[in-house]
Amino acid sequence: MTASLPLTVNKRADSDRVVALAGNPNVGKSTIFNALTGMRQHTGNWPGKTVANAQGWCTYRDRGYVLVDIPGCYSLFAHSAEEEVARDFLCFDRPDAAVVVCDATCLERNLNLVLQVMEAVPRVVVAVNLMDEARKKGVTLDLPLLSQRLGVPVVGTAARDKDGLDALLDALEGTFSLPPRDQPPVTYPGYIEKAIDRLLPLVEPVAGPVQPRWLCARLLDADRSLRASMVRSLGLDPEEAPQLSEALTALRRELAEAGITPQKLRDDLAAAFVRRAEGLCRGVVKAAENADRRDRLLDRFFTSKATGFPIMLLLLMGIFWLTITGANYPSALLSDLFQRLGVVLESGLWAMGVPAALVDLLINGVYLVMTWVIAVMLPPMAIFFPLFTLLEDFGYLPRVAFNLDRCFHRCDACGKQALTMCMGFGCNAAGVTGCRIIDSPRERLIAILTNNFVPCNGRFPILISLITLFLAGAGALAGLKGAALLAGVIVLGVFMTLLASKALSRTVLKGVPSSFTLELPPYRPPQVGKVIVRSVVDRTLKVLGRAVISAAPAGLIIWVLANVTVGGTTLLAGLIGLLDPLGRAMGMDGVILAGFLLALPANEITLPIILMAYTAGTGLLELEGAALFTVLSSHGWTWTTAVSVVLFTLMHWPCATTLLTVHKETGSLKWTALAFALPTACGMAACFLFHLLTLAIL
Ligand SMILES: Nc1nc2c(ncn2[C@@H]2O[C@H](COP(=O)(O)OP(=O)(O)OP(=O)(O)O)[C@@H](O)[C@H]2O)c(=O)[nH]1
Ligand SMILES: [Mg+2]
Repeated sequence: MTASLPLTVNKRADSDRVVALAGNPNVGKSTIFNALTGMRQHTGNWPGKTVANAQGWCTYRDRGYVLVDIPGCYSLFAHSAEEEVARDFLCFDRPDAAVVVCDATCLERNLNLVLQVMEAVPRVVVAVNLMDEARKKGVTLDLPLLSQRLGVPVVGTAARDKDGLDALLDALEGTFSLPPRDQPPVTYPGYIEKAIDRLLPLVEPVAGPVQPRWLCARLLDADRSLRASMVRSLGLDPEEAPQLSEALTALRRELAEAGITPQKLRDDLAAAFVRRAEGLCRGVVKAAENADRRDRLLDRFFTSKATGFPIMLLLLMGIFWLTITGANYPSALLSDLFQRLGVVLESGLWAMGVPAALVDLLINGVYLVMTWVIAVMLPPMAIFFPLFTLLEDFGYLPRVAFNLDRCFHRCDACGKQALTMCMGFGCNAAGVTGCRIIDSPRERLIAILTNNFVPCNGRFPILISLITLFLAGAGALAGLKGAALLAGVIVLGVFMTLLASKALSRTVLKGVPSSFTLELPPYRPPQVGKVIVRSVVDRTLKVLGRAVISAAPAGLIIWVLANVTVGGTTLLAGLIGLLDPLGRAMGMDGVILAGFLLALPANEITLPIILMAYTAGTGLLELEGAALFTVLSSHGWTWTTAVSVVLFTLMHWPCATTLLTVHKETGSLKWTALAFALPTACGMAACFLFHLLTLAIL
């Protein structure tokens, strides 16, 4: 498993200062980052949203700052890939300063990290964020007292309302006019302090920009990942530097003789921070009693055994119902509009004397497919994404993970997989990257390999179209039936995820599931306006752009395949003929299989390709009204074909982007191949079975 590559910081001017934004997960780092840099890092109400470093720029009082948004972490002792990314950037990549963002509603836990960062970075500013929530919960904080005790500036902020950000920049600027702090933020038990004193003279000459005291303390307990980072940034493996390794060996022997196990050492190192954080908070934090009663009531409703699952299903169906019924009208409107425009365009091209073959290529090969993609995909996405994002912002997704935790655990997988699975609904590539929040390599692999069992937004439009056209029927209840069927498909996807996870942990990825405490973030009223803008701009248009960009060349390829003849048949006909027997055995046909294959670059274009292949040479423009249904049924589609296509859409190989991401995350061709083969095998099996069943019954 590879952590992300070290980030190259791009300064705009030599005098720019590099500032890291550190903090526990879900405290608003990305929100602060976005507000200061004007960028749009994804924020969301769940821990682990950011898994890799991102940088942005801002100017304050004529001074440039490069801000680096690093993944949330609880400590720099680095237990997981994101924590490693965070630690490496803070400790080895020499930022000029760090802003540690804290959650005002649970300051003590956050101070643990503040102290660790203070040990590793010479200039630190503390931003106590979420002050608005603390106020609502009746928590009061004495920030001047905290600042005095810590010896670094402490600023209260409410980043979502852009409150206190100027004061934060002021404080940041201020720290650069003072000499760097040299007082250590914590004192360790005597035996550790003595060991540090002995190591310091050996470490100081080789530490480079790294804080020597921090390095000494970590060396006592260095694991492989830390040593690798030291080799990378300092060119030094402590176990191979002769004097240092001798001193370390001697120290370890002495500690062992004194009965101090590595585990005790580790515990003592960590406990020093916890104790100091406790002391710092005394008198600084005053909490009102019963502050989070509302959240506890909501939690009981959303996560209890009796109501958790039914509510989850109802919400899912509600979202789908709104999406399906809401999208019908604008879809029809758009496709009508595009059709008229196409006629005008085509006659324009004729009038300009463009050759017939080129008109055919432009209109039938490119224009029709692109506008079809837009008309069919835009409306449902413009409804689905904002709704989904609202739930995410409100804090519901972690409750889904909590509900599913037991299911995943029973399959010997990690409960956090429920979260990465939810990310897969947006984009499987993002879901696969998100698996970095899972600490155990075994469980992370399981999550990566099974992520494709939930449909990404590239596949939703196909599912929605086919269910509406072939399976939901007409009439008043069609919308409801469609929503129920779609929810059923999703449930099947989740079920297959669980089944595949179980199969993997019984075979190639054996092991015991690790336990973890899933953090439930507070419920937050979603910011409706921003959610809509974000989900329309970031998600809808991005997906649509990808679809259009990959559909255009696909249209060209299809057109060429359909028009180049070798030995009497077109290339397209040849390919389709080759795939036809397999396609038919799976309840589909050669064209459909060819569509799935050619859509490897982006799932969005499967159905457009199928349409193009069916209509190659005829042109869609002559068709009326429900063109899609007419084309498909005139090529022999019935409801059973639709079911097979739905099954195979849910379960087949991941798109090229996702496969590349799997390869990047696992660094292994073997696992990438399995990520390809696993869903494909399941999909083929499901299609064969369904086809046999229909043969036997119908
Ligand atoms: N009420 C309130 N909400 C905030 C504030 N700052 C951030 N949020 C919300 O808190 C949630 C988490 O914010 P992010 O910026 O994604 O947090 P993060 O620290 O980057 O999280 P990770 O990347 O997961 O570590 C989002 O829903 C934000 O809108 C604030 O000052 N007040
Ligand atoms: Mg973030």
